[in-house]
Amino acid sequence: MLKLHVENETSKLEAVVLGTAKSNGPTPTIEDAYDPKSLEFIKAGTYPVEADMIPEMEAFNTVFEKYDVKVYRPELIENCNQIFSRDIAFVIDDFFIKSNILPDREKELEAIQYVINQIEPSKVITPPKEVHIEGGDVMLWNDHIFIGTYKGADYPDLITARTNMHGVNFIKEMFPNKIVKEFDLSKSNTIARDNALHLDCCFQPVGTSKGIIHKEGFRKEADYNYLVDLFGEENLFHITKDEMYYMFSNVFSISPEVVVSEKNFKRLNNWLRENKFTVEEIPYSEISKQEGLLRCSTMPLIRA
Ligand SMILES: NC(=[NH2+])NCCC[C@H](N)C(=O)O
Repeated sequence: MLKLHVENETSKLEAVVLGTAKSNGPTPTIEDAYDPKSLEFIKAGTYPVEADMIPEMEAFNTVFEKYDVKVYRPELIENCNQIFSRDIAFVIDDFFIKSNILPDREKELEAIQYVINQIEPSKVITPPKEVHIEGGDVMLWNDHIFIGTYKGADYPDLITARTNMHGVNFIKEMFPNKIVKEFDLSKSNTIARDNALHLDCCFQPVGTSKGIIHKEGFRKEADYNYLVDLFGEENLFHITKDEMYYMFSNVFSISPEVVVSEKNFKRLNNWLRENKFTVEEIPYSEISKQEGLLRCSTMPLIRA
């Protein structure tokens, strides 16, 4: 039996699902794109290819091996993009909660059924239909659960809005002892620099008290201020629109001291090192063209 345990974003990682770029399928058509950054590269004819993405994910896997993390990979579904494991389900405490994900991505869950089979069945939760929620929007911070959502009336028109208020309320009801705080995120179906696809595209904690944040990713200043008050201005590394686009906030913590980051994120990686973090740099710029990065490619199962 797999005994799940995750209460925050940074405690020592012991077991994780890491996606795969194998048999990731042909370049989607413009109509099939479900985020603006992929759309941009499809239009430009430079959408990333499997042969370039596989080594990036293997570099990530090698870092996990170095730190003795148990890694589960999804079973292969032919011609299916299975890179972003984060979104298909998520762990809160010892519960495994299946996401109600975009219909385009539903079959990705079947590929980790062999992992789900190792979890005590009463701990595996399927939310009701009206709940939309994806793991990229759910972030654990000890007594807090942060959730990215979109509150605009045009929610149904935005394929980039993935978590609704039913999702937020579902988590609130399930975890009455946690402080569940939702954040109304900026969305755009067409302009990647204006789109915070998930909460982890504009914010993520690192270490025990710091965080990376893009102010404009939040539709309401009060939501941004909530995080400034909680973490303290001096503990937040502010990123620009371009840096959000490159996905600076989507690095991944293996422990409170060790962060896996993209090798071109010079300004961020310097800040991390100045703040005494060990930075494990890997190449991930091809995968980033699909509007996801390191956090998105992982689903932590056990953190100490
Ligand atoms: N947690 C994340 N930010 N995941 C990114 C997923 C990217 C993927 N192209 C999608 O639109 O679904």
